[in-house]
Amino acid sequence: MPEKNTPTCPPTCPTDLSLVDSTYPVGVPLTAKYRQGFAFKTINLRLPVILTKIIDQLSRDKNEIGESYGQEARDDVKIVVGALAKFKNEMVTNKPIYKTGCKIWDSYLEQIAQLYFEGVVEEVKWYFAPWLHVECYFYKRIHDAFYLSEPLKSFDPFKKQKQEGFECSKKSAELLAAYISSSESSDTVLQNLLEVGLWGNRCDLSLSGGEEVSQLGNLVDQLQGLRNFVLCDESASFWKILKDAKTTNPDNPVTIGYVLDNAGFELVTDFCLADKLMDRVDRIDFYVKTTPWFISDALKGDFNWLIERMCNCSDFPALVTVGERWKGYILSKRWTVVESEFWTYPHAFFEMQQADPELYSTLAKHTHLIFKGDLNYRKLIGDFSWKPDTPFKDALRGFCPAPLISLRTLKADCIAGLRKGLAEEIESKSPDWLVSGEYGIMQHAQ
Ligand SMILES: O=P(O)(O)OC[C@@]1(O)O[C@H](CO)[C@@H](O)[C@@H]1O
Ligand SMILES: [Mn+2]
Repeated sequence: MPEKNTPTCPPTCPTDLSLVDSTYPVGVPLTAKYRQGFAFKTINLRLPVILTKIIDQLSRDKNEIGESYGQEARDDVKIVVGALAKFKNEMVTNKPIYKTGCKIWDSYLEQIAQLYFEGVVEEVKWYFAPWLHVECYFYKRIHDAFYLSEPLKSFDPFKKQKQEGFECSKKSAELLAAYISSSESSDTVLQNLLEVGLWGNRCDLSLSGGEEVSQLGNLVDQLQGLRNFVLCDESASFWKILKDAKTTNPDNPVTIGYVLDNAGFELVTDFCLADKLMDRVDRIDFYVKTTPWFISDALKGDFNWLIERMCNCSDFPALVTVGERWKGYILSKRWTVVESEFWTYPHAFFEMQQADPELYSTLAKHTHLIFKGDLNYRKLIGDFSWKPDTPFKDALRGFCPAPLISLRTLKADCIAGLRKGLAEEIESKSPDWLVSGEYGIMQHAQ
């Protein structure tokens, strides 16, 4: 890792290859170059821990892996562990971000080199490349290590944690299930569930390095107290669009594109919101990732596992009832799961229209979009150090295939769309407000 150094040219100068002992200046892509930023902490501390845990767990579980995937898989664990250990060394010694042989990634890398490193690909290194790119690349390389082994090609090293995340939050999930089963779809109940969905994003596994995070108590009862922590609530525009949808376009089905984030308890909160939304919409398409991502992100397998698991929770009758109803929505295709590789690309969303025009036009057909979670928010605003009072719409840089709302608890140090002065106010009473997960936003654009 390069020595701490005084910058010799302005901090926005991308070819100034030394770390800086400050946080990001305004108007740059977040990078680990700035030691006081969360990007530095992530690359320096959090990612190596995540990787070490995967390596340890694989070594511990190799017999179990052999039993489930066969002897060849058990033998291949060594190959995967070797690849991961080599990869960890690249990261901690600030080696270049190497090409992967995958066209979309390699050309994105070249683009980064063009934009920030005078075209020199070898200069794009862990601590200087845009954080969003680096952190996505981290999960891509983990996946590539498993891909070396035929029987472990689609192994999900985070599956156990995701499932435990649900198991240890079943009581809270049951209370939510009981709440939606015993209440009308009134405006108040819907608003509560939107907020439940927001706060469901508070505890993801990536932030805790994969440690179990259980949700305690009744989230609905906690909403009143949590309202002081919502820094921006533009949910009224979301409800208005849904209300007007049938009159504006009587011939079109009313549909929601629900871009999911985490599996486990957060997914239960998403399903509870979706359940009550069914009184107002014709169909909900849930967008999921295709490979294990940011530890807790939902894959199609996690989606199906959760509903099936709920239906088997005989000690939790409300979970069984709603689980059965959700199975029905899937069977009747009023709920669908859509997989797309774009969500595991390094691109910010303003680049979607060019990188994946098909996905962009699919999203554009929805009446409304819901983007869940912190990573989706980072991609919405391009993981860029905007002035916090930059209008959300401006920070989207033209990305708005359909009206959209972002439900996000703040776990990374970038934000836009706050009223003037609010960032300073919160900063003075809670210095780690941007990354603690304590605060949330519900921001809307159309
Ligand atoms: O998208 P999510 O699940 O809400 O959060 C993912 C996350 O934990 O990972 C990143 C740091 O590693 C942060 O952007 C964010 O806090
Ligand atoms: Mn996530």
